[in-house]
Amino acid sequence: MTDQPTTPAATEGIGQSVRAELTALRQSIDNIDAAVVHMLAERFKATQKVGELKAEHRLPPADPAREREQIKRLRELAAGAHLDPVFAEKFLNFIIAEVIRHHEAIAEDAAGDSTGGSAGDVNAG
Ligand SMILES: C=C(O[C@@H]1C=C(C(=O)O)C=C[C@H]1O)C(=O)O
Repeated sequence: MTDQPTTPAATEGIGQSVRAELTALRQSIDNIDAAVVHMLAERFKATQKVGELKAEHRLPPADPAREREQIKRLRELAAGAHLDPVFAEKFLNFIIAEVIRHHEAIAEDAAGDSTGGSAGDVNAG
């Protein structure tokens, strides 16, 4: 490994009490980030099952009416929590777009499986 010049920490040169406060706040941020990851993992487990149900019953991957309801609800929750509703909407749309991508992939897989399959099918079992 070659010796790289080390970048000084952004917090170098601050007083001890400021450093302690920063550390405490960052511990809280770390806990929140962990909770967000766990909550997203649970949400994706549920949406995966929804995708499977939709594929099984030939329902479309996206449900715009449901999305509109959720966006309205999340914007209201955000406003009540002093979180920017525009940000809340962008965040939800970002997640929903990923979910729809998953649902499309599940539907494609299911369609492939139901056409009789071939030697090349990886999911043929
Ligand atoms: C999860 C669903 O599928 C899609 C994804 C949604 C979501 O991530 O919240 C909402 C609506 C659908 O476009 C659903 O229909 O409930």
